[in-house]
Amino acid sequence: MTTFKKFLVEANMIDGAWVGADSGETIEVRNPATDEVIGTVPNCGAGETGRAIIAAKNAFADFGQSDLSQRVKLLQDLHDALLDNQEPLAHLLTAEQGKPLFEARGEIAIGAAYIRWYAEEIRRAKGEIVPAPTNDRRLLVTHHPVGVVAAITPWNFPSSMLARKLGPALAAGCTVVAKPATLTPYSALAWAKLAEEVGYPKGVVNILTGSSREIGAAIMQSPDVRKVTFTGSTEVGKSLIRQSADTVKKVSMELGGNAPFIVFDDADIDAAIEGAMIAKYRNMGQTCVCTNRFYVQASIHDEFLRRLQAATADLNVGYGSTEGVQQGPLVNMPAVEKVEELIDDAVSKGGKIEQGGKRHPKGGTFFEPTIISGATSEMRFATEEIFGPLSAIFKFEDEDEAIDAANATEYGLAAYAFTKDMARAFRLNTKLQYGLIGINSGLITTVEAPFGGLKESGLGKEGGSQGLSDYLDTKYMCLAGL
Ligand SMILES: NC(=O)C1=CN([C@@H]2O[C@H](COP(=O)(O)OP(=O)(O)OC[C@H]3O[C@@H](n4cnc5c(N)ncnc54)[C@H](OP(=O)(O)O)[C@@H]3O)[C@@H](O)[C@H]2O)C=CC1
Ligand SMILES: O=C(O)CCCC(=O)O
Repeated sequence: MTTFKKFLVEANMIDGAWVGADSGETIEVRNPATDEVIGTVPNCGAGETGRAIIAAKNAFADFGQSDLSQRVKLLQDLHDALLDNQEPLAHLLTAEQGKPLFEARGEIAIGAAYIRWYAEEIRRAKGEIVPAPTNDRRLLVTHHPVGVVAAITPWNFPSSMLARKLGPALAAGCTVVAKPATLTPYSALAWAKLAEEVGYPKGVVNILTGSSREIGAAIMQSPDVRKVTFTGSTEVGKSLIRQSADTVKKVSMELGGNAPFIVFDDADIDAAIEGAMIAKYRNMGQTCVCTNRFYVQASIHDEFLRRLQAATADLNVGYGSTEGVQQGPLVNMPAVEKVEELIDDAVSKGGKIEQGGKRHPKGGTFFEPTIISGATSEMRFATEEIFGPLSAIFKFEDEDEAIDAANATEYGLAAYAFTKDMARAFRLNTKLQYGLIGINSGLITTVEAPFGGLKESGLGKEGGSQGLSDYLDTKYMCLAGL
């Protein structure tokens, strides 16, 4: 059995030192599958956050000016260290978050891939020499690290969401103060340990656990923090955007979603079912790009429903740490209660439970993968993010109706469609108001592409070349008198 003991770090990293909270207070971290206490982490607040910000500011004086080759080498070493420790890191992730091991391994691998991507991409972060209006001058456009970056990350991808923020920040020469979700702090603290091992200078990577209100407020009030990058709920994201105004920080916001998954009658149904299972049930439905609403064209509705029901019934629910398990527990009891509320609401409005529908016999926060047919726009999940293993099936007649229904939400993160008609695919690209569009695929996240939402799903991109630009300030210099 793989042990993750080496990475179970019960202290915070501030200015190159492993420390506890000033108050000595700690917070228990529990395994959502068993409710057992895995360990504790410091309950830090404003004071420790202020010191972390000063450490990051001081470290930026050198790191922000460091050689590109040094930053690339550190990132390459960090990438290698992640992959060398993929097994213990994956087991740690499953223990604190609950997801099946195969998904946890994938998350460590994609986290490492983001680090490698930015080690490559920073070498191409070119400036410009712009044609000047007169011959006596030259106009230069150059890029520079923004400075101290604060990263606030969620519990659903405790490792890869940090990777998407640390990678471009460290590549650019920024220094970081990170605050992981209280439910899943250990994967982030493991990143601090790896950063220390590969030789990041003190103060470059600081990671704090504790009160989100206190840490969040200290970050947002500090004029020294020049950028905040956040992944989490739309509600908290909006509050951070408001708070950022006082010191005019750059913000990147990766917020909630309400993904439509449209199956047209010309679709390859095998591919649509495979895509549906990934897009709906990955991480037990707890990703911001998970399908919230299935729209199925009337003529294939019954066949799609029958096959989705069979595939859903086959899912292996159990402890994520057991090989072969496909669905772990939900992250906590409020998540279970939310799914129950949405099911009750749908049933009270005429929805039919086709599969599952209740807590799983395993107990705790395990929930049966569920399907509800006869979904309508009056049901809460038409407009609310489910964040759980519940498939809501709507029926539609034609393309325009499907597109209008898909866009009828304030969210705009991911949308999926299955069709063999490539002209339709281009129409969907134009008309769907979403930042990420998967045609004939239920899994589209990749380091090479810009991930991010439209409308109230967020601001900025993570991944792709666009994911680096948010960490760079652009300066223009006019050299005159030539
Ligand atoms: N886009 C996505 O991927 C995610 C979406 N969600 C959505 O949000 C719902 C609620 O999940 P939840 O975990 O409560 O999400 P939150 O938005 O509350 O948490 C995300 C991160 O923000 C931190 N945070 C919370 N409040 C503040 C604050 N006032 N200032 C600064 N940081 C703060 C949290 O810290 P702490 O853990 O200490 O509270 C955590 O690190 C989910 O059911 C889902 O719908 C949730 C997670 C990810
Ligand atoms: O849920 C999120 O916030 C990110 C999803 C990343 C992925 O698709 O792997």
